[in-house]
Amino acid sequence: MGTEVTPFMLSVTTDSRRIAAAGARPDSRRSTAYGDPMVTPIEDYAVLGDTETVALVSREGSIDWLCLPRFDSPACFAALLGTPEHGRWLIGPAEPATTTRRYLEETFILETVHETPSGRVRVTDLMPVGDGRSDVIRRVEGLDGTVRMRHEWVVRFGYGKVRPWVSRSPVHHHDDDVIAAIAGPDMLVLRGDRLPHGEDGHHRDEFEVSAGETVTFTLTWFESWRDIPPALDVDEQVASTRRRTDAWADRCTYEGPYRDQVVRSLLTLRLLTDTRFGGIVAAATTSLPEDPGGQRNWDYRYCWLRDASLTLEAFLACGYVAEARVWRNWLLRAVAGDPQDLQIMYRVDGSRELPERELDHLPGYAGSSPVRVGNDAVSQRQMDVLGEVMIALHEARARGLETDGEAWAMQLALVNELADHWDEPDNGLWEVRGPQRHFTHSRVMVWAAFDRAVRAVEENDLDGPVDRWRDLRDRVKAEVLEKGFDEQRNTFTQHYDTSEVDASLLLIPIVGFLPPDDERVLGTIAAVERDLLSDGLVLRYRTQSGVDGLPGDEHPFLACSWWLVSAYAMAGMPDKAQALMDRLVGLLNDVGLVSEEYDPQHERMVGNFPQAFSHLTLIGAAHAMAQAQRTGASSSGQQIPSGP
Ligand SMILES: OC[C@H]1O[C@H](O[C@H]2O[C@H](CO)[C@@H](O)[C@H](O)[C@H]2O)[C@H](O)[C@@H](O)[C@@H]1O
Repeated sequence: MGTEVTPFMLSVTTDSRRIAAAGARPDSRRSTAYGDPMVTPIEDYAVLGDTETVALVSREGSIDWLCLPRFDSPACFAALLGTPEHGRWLIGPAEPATTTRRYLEETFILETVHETPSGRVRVTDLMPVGDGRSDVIRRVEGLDGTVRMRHEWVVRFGYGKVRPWVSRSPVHHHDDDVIAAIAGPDMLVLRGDRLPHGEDGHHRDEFEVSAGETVTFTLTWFESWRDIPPALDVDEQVASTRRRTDAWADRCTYEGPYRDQVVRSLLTLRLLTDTRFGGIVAAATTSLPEDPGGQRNWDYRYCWLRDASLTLEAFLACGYVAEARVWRNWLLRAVAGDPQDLQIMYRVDGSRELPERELDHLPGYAGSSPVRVGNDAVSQRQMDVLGEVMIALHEARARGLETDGEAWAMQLALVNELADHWDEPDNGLWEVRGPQRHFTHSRVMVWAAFDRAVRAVEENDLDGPVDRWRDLRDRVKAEVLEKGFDEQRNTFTQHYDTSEVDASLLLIPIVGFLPPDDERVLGTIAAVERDLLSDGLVLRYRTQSGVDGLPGDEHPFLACSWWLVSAYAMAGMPDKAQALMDRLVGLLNDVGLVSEEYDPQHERMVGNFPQAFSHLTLIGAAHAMAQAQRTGASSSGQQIPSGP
């Protein structure tokens, strides 16, 4: 199937009408090129990765996003957030083609087949695991007839800003013919059977590939003060990359519905995990807009304790226990120090500084500025975070991860710190930039932190002030039931001073705060259906209430829709669970990937991509459905073990 895009433009008029209809404050969105056929839709991207960074490659064959050497390094290809002038690497057909693609079995080796009137070629793209270097391999094979290919290599370091010094086979390198691009600490070397020609900061070429012919290119990043690394043995790298990822996927113990989507989601979470450090990033990109033309463009290339803990739960639920050990060690290093200094997120190596700034030289995806790097949410208070960490570590112990003195000492210190501040307001899991509140979800997760701490002592014979923790657990639960529940509307509320509902309340049965068939849980599901559904998908909350302190609107947040699937399955509503799950897996792109949000009106993915939160909640929803099928719907009132 070829790429087809329906042109449309988002404009202030359209959105004002929509918001006005919802009785909301005026919108501040600007017109963008969101629907311009020249703009690659987010769902047209596939990813390559070496578990230290990720590249986004479009259907037409353009690598439009690549940060080297790490997820949070400046991009050398940033066309995703600008134009081809901000750097990209295109290898695609020079004439109109019909394109299909897939990952080779359970790997991130991407095979793209372009068919033109004159022939068919296959492009194989991958990033093998490096060792002090990062590589991209691109191999073009002729399948039928002859296809004319277009090659364009434009390197711009510093997120599209820095033109490198480019030389052909630098003097100190005699081994083979290469093009080298250098700027400060970074150097890129392009090797290939047929290197493109340089002109005015661009390298371009056209070449023909006939059936049976192969043309291979490799790109290598390394620290510019080192010698140029040797060329790769491409066949060996393809084979070892394939062996490695297939072997990892083979460890998956999940048996149940939607297995293919679960495995691809696990692989995606694995790709977002830095295997050297153990940190897990929330997504591979920055500033893909939640609200094209609005303000909601954020940098997700960092390790949130919340998103990482939930990722870990997804791994554990599918049998990946060793990953929990690696992440626990990362956590120990990241939070080392005074428990008061706990942050809600860190860099992938565990360092703490990630100041937010705007990159004025980049126009943004589809012209949707600002482009931000760094994330000011780092300094927020989010009271849910320790609850998520404690649940993940509890699950890890339950699934066989040995207890470790250092790790328990760290948990003890953090829970004791929480015990001194447990009743403070916060910014909530949605990281609102409006006033701090007593968010009901945060309070539930404070309960979860004390609950798992108590259970660690009771079930694992660990030491701790368990009477104090029990007392606080009971107090916060009583408080939530009194102040976080609206008797009249029969629903839990977003925070203690509102009657608004929030999708995070769907987690109440998932974390075991109340049984899934409790009347108050069922009432909350009904309120979410009433107030938060947008074309059948779930919004985080009604932005019109102004709670988040941000202008503009947003689209359904896919994780919330997957939470609703879990809530349906656990509460004994299998038909609703199935219908929503089918709709949601239908939103995955052709290679099984998904972003943070979905715009139902324009049928487009929005927000950062691929997004861990979306993939991990897909896994949780499939598990909830599988468990409901195995045990029959939960009408016994028993607590279902927490899951992602
Ligand atoms: O909506 C405002 C906030 O949006 C981002 O946060 C969201 O993404 C995080 C990473 O996946 C997730 O942990 C959080 O729950 C989401 O709300 C952004 O990172 C924030 O800076 C922003 O305030």
